[in-house]
Amino acid sequence: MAISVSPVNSNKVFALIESDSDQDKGGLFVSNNAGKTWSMVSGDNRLVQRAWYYIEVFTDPKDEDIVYVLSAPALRSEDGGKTWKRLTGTHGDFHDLWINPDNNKNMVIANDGGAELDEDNETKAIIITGNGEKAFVAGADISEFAHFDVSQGGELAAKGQELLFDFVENLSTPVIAAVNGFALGGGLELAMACHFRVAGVNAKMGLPETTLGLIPGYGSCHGNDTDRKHGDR
Ligand SMILES: C[C@H](O)CC(=O)SCCNC(=O)CCNC(=O)[C@H](O)C(C)(C)COP(=O)(O)OP(=O)(O)OC[C@H]1O[C@@H](n2cnc3c(N)ncnc32)[C@H](O)[C@@H]1OP(=O)(O)O
Repeated sequence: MAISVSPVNSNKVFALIESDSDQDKGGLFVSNNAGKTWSMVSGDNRLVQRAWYYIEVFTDPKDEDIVYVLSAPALRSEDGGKTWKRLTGTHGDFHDLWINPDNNKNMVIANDGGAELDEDNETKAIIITGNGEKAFVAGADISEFAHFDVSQGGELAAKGQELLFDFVENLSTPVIAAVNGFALGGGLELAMACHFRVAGVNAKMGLPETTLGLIPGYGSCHGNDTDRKHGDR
């Protein structure tokens, strides 16, 4: 069983209850009078499908009709538990959820692949493209690091990988690279870090830094590139 009291309306209590699997009477129940009387609001089997392992219910800090259930999938209801949408994520088996009490679009959800931070669950996809028709991204400005020594170069590569490329790759919101022109060096690697790539007819991709004796630094020469081929168009 899992219980959650709405922070918006303390008379509203949700209870997620497993039942004897033969009778299939489990599901989500709600009380609007602080537990005096209860009614079933959903018998959707997804809500209690892994009850033998764990089930969690969370009420939204700003809206008493938004409810989350974690029971292998992560599910979200905006109508008090009547209907449910599945949340996407970097891995299955969602185990815990923290919702920012001051901003219900800011949450951290933990699944078997780790934790991820979603700023806005209204954003369904992110498209990265270049301004104009010449370049998607022409790559790093060599002049910015031509004078770096080995350790500075190594630090730039490590920081850049973490702050941008890993961040994009691990976003649970799908990121689409709309390649409209040159995608060179770090620009091509940014497209590769996205979940999907759509190349325009004028798309030109390459790693020209190799002509400067530079090893491409952001993932094009390492990492599981086969994963990135998924969804190319
Ligand atoms: C970390 C990564 O693994 C490593 C990297 O990303 S290394 C960098 C890889 N990228 C490159 O080598 C691309 C270098 N640029 C080019 O080859 C050519 O500029 C291009 C093919 C993109 C376009 O050529 P072209 O149409 O002739 O325009 P061009 O006059 O060269 O450049 C237009 C403007 O963009 C700028 N620009 C081009 N590429 C740039 C880059 N990578 N960084 C900063 N500015 C760049 C030029 O300096 C020029 O600026 P200006 O108008 O102020 O003079």
